[in-house]
Amino acid sequence: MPTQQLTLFTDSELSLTLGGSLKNITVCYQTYGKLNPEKNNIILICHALTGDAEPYFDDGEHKGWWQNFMGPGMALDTDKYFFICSNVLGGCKGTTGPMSINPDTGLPYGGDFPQITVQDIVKVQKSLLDQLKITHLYAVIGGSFGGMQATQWAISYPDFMDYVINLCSSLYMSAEAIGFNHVMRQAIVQDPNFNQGHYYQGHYPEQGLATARMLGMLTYRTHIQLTKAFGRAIKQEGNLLGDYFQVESYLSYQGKKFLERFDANSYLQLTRALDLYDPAIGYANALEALTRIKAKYTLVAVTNDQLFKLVDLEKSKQLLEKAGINLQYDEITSDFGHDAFLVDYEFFAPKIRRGLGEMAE
Ligand SMILES: CC(=O)SCCNC(=O)CCNC(=O)[C@H](O)C(C)(C)COP(=O)(O)OP(=O)(O)OC[C@H]1O[C@@H](n2cnc3c(N)ncnc32)[C@H](O)[C@@H]1OP(=O)(O)O
Ligand SMILES: N[C@@H](CCO)C(=O)O
Repeated sequence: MPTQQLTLFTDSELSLTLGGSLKNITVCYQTYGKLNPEKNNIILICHALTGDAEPYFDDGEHKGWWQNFMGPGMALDTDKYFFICSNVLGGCKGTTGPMSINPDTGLPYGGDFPQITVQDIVKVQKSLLDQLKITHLYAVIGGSFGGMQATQWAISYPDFMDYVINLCSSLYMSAEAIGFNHVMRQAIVQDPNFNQGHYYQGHYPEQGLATARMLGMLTYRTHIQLTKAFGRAIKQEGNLLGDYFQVESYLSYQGKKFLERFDANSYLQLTRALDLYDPAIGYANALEALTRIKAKYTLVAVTNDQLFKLVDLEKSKQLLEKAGINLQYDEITSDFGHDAFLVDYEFFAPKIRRGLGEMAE
């Protein structure tokens, strides 16, 4: 089924956390499953950095990014729940972002798109649900960047949901993770085609974006998974200045493939929104913000996550405990590291089921 679109903030403007505003915001979304007569089976899915509004589809060529986790009888059970997922503000998969036309100029925003935050993304999601007359959610679930959105939902609208599930995401990006994002952003902004983000009429900063994705991939996986997949195997007709080892060939392939589905300006926007995420924004401190949470909150850490490190998840756990919220904290170990929330269904399924108030493991 094709995705759906709604234009929001037509009569008013969305005031952004960091200043500035946006109007006529188009949101791309998709729904799955059936709404029950009581309208109490709705789950909002918040996607990660490069995700989109379609976690669940299979057209024979492409699959949704949570295809392994959703479906009849799966942990995200389409026979039981009604799911809604939208592309984030600032993205490039149908929702307003830097590629969109600025109504004031008639040209793409490009580098003029105002910096958005997780708080702004969540406000747009809430506006979408208001427009769809959804007044309560059974749950909000997300991994990585999506986990930050799920957390912010619980803070901003504490009476709006019963359960929140945050997979592989801490309450703050670490200095190291911000450092990775910085190097990735620098690869893009230093690309000779970047042109301060106004490249849509010319050549795209492809090399910069591909390089960013390559580095990103290394943080999403683990030493063990890369060793098992590639070890030190050499590519046939390898090039010492380029792809010599298979792992290099894999990364180059992933970088190039990424160009088909992502925009460099959105990458800059969304990685910065990750760095900037702070649950304390709008409150006296993080504790005051977290104390607002009423939903049962599940946090799942991957012990060998290279991006959201265990030590940071543990710090988040402590802060959530201090706030006195109803918390379920779990750890799993997966060769896939950070990307485990996209791949390792068998590890995550029981945690998700329990996080949704279903039977214990
Ligand atoms: C929640 C979110 O929003 S996530 C955002 C959504 N994004 C995505 O779904 C894209 C991100 N995808 C991913 O991160 C991964 O695809 C995962 C984690 C979902 C699955 O990972 P894996 O099953 O290990 O496959 P991965 O995508 O890493 O690699 C396979 C590809 O690499 C290629 N490849 C493997 N080895 C090599 C090599 N040595 N040289 C070149 N290419 C190689 C394969 O041919 C395959 O190509 P294809 O994608 O065209 O079929
Ligand atoms: N593979 C994920 C990692 C970030 O969570 C993505 O591309 O969005």
